[in-house]
Amino acid sequence: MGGAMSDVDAPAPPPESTPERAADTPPRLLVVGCGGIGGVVAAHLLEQGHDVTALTTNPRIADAISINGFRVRGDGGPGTVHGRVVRSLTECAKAGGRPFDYVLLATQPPQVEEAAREVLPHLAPRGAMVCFQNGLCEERIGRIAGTERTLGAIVAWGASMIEPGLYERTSPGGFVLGRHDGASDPRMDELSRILEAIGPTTVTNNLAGARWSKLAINCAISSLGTIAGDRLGVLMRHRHVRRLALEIMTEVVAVARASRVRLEKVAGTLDLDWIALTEAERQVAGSAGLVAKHGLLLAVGARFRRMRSSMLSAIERGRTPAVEFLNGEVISRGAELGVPTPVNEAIRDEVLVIASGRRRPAMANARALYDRTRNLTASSTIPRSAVVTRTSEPAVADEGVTAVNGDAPRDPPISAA
Ligand SMILES: NC(=O)C1=CN([C@@H]2O[C@H](COP(=O)(O)OP(=O)(O)OC[C@H]3O[C@@H](n4cnc5c(N)ncnc54)[C@H](OP(=O)(O)O)[C@@H]3O)[C@@H](O)[C@H]2O)C=CC1
Ligand SMILES: CC(C)(CO)C(=O)C(=O)O
Repeated sequence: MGGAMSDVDAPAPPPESTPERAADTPPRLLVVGCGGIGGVVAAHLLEQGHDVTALTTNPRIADAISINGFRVRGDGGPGTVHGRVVRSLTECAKAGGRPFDYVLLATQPPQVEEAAREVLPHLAPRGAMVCFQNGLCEERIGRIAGTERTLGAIVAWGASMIEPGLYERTSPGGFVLGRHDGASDPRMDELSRILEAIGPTTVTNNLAGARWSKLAINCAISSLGTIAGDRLGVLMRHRHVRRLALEIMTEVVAVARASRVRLEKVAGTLDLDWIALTEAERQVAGSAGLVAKHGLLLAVGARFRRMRSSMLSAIERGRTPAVEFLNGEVISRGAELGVPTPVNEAIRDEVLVIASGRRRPAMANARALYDRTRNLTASSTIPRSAVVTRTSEPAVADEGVTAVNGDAPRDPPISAA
């Protein structure tokens, strides 16, 4: 994972003499990867009339889009949109034209560094690579393209590819943009206006805080979705899945705190500091705080019920799962900082068993994992500095979502994943 910077990785800073793109010249956009997220993004941007090229290395997806266009179903989708799709940038280079101002990286995390290296020669000197990946990929892409040519875009919505070129947007939501170094950057304002076509987009100077909150969600939801093989709505109806999710997120929050990250609410609404279990909640069943947290997850499951793990989709296509960039990243950083992460370790191992084909995704896997990890959580102690001791109200925006069964004492409001 990660690795030291090599000569190959050394970023080439833009030469000072390179002219800015003229203000009246529209940006050229490259979408790299036409799976769930890349397909929906490309379709929306094309519909808005942007200059978009879509790159996919998957010939079945390329053929389907060339023939039938990007076909998008679900929340506010643009329907069917036709546009340029290429399998390599060599054909673009031969056709001439300006380099790309924004390269929207929409591959899974295990492929993103290779993809970035391949497209780097086609990035305008003052252009930017944009990371859509869950996990902490800006650090990796910054080593390839340079920190000042790398932007993070947290995707706070879901999408799946049902068949090549056919996309389902599985939830509403938008983006949070930021730079790994926290710097402000006028390109984020331009990019924010462009991405508004897909969903509400905000800019943060605390990308790390927002990334770690989203990482906590993915370590729970994407990994449990892979293990159990079902959509979020079904997952969250099971008390033992919710408990696993809470334990996973608690460990991630502990590692984030030990890393001195100030957690941000995801898309301004979901407060991971509140969700993390207190030491008392971890040890004793049935407290008011614990019940409220179950209620919140029920509400999240109800609102985002169609979300499906992109890691599961990648495994189904025979790809390496992103688990080392999610739970694996937390485990290795936790080990460096002395924060135990036994539940994330068990989850990571189970995802790897499923990816190897030795077990099929099934709800029974989650139940077995819950039984196996109960003793682990009772015996593992998170260092005091990383433990949540307060009990506060959930700071979430009110959209009046109703919990799906009687487990919750009230209906905690929620508006984003
Ligand atoms: N799906 C979701 O709901 C969400 C996803 N994300 C993040 O967005 C990113 C994309 O997710 P998603 O669209 O679901 O992933 P998918 O696996 O559906 O799509 C990724 C696509 O990228 C292709 N690809 C791989 N390498 C390259 C390359 N070098 N050049 C061009 N294309 C390449 C893959 O090809 P092949 O088909 O051959 O594997 C695949 O089609 C992920 O990193 C994920 O973390 C974030 C939030 C939500
Ligand atoms: C949409 C969500 C949260 C679903 O698990 C996701 O981000 C992913 O799987 O990549």
